[in-house]
Amino acid sequence: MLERKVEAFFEKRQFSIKNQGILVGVSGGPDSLALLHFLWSQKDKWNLQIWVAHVDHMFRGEESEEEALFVKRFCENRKIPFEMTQIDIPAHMEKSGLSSQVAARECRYAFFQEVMDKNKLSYLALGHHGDDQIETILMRLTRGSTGKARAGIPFSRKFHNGVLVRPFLCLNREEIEEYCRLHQLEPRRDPSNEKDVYSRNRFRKYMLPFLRKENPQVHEQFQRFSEELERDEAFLIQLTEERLESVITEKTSTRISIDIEAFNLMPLPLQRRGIQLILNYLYKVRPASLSAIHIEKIFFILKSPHPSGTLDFPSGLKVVRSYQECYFQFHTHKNQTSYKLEVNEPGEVILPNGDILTLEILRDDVVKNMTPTQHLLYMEEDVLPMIIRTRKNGDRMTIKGMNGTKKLKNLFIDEKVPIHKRNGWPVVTDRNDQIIWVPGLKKSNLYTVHDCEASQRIILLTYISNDLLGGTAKHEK
Ligand SMILES: Nc1ncnc2c1ncn2[C@@H]1O[C@H](COP(=O)(O)OP(=O)(O)OP(=O)(O)O)[C@@H](O)[C@H]1O
Repeated sequence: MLERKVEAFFEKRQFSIKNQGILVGVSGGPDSLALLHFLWSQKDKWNLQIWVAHVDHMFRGEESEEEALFVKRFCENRKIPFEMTQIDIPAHMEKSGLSSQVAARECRYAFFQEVMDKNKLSYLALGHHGDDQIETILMRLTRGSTGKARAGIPFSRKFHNGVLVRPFLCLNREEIEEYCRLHQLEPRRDPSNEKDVYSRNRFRKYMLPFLRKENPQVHEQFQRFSEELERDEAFLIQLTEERLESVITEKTSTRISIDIEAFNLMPLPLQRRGIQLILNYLYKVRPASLSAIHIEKIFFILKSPHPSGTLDFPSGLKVVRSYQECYFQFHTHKNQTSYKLEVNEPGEVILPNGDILTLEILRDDVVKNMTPTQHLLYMEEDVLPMIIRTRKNGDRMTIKGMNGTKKLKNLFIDEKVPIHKRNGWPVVTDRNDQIIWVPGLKKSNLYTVHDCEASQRIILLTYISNDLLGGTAKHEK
């Protein structure tokens, strides 16, 4: 029985929402609708005051409105107070440069806070479940996340002036669907949940069936892993903070210096977390293009016999080693230096401005929707090694869908690229210095994939930047 499972899940964590006012975020999908129904059916037993918030993200026009009406009616029929808002996420994306998922989440959470404040509620319940947990952890491991992020979705955490809780993390998708059938709930289905273009959907479709076959209760193992890792991480971070105090020799909001000898004496797990803490402190918001290879490079200069070394990080952060001191500092003249780098093989290349170009070799059926920061190319003889460089006098390129060639200078003008950004703007060429791509702006005709057979090898280039291209988010849902 689902009720007993959830109750046991709460008890084991000595967590209770009894006698509380709770806001439930309801999209109208199976997970949050089942959660609302479940909490509502427990409301007398647990003495709960329930509120519902729904956000219409305006992604799907009339269908979105219909979803909102559905949730509203569901609440009215049960006399549950309901609040909703319509937020133009596509407009917010355009303004903020955020991906659709991140922009939607940001707006949703802001609305939840507003409703909680207005009604003096201290709990927020969301419908994430055990299969979401598995997908999240596997996606993050695959992507190379570090630290606490690998623990996936927390069961509870501080949220605004209250607590966010996810009562359904102890259940899998099937159990929730079964609950919906049993109580004749008729949730709305979001068709984008089926699309292979989202990496979460691919994990759901291809990984989960296999794992469930190996162990039908696999979500419980992932949940245990998540909670253990979260606790281990919190402990290690605390140790790291304590040790870092004796390693840091200077600290302002834009600069941190460390003593290398003292740093190298810390145990390795604390060294790794120490670097993360320093970067988190300086960046405030972690840039999307900061990756594991940046961190590896820091270790390289800290352990190197050479007494000096400099690294360029996203958003103009410089990491400089000078004898026994290493400092991390922001500098103002970023993105201006010219450079030329060769890209020979699959992997990531860090550019002098801290941005990253990744090259992957795939088959055509994997990636369908290209963003302006991604490019798909035929894997032909002349293409590798590619060059990524800054502009040169006289640069010209063909443009996908146009005849003739165009001066790069005119492209910058037409695309309204500010003058101060032009000298540092990336240009990708083939081995013969023919321009293939100007990330974020235009793709050329050269090597561009139009249609290709399923087994053909192709190259996927992804340009990951924080400021040059107005903040590109690497990962979708
Ligand atoms: N538009 C929305 N309005 C209110 N709450 C939402 C909305 N979208 C998501 N949520 C809340 O966040 C949780 C996680 O959202 P996510 O998008 O990951 O899942 P989902 O596929 O929308 O889940 P569901 O099956 O409930 O629709 C949902 O279960 C729900 O509690």
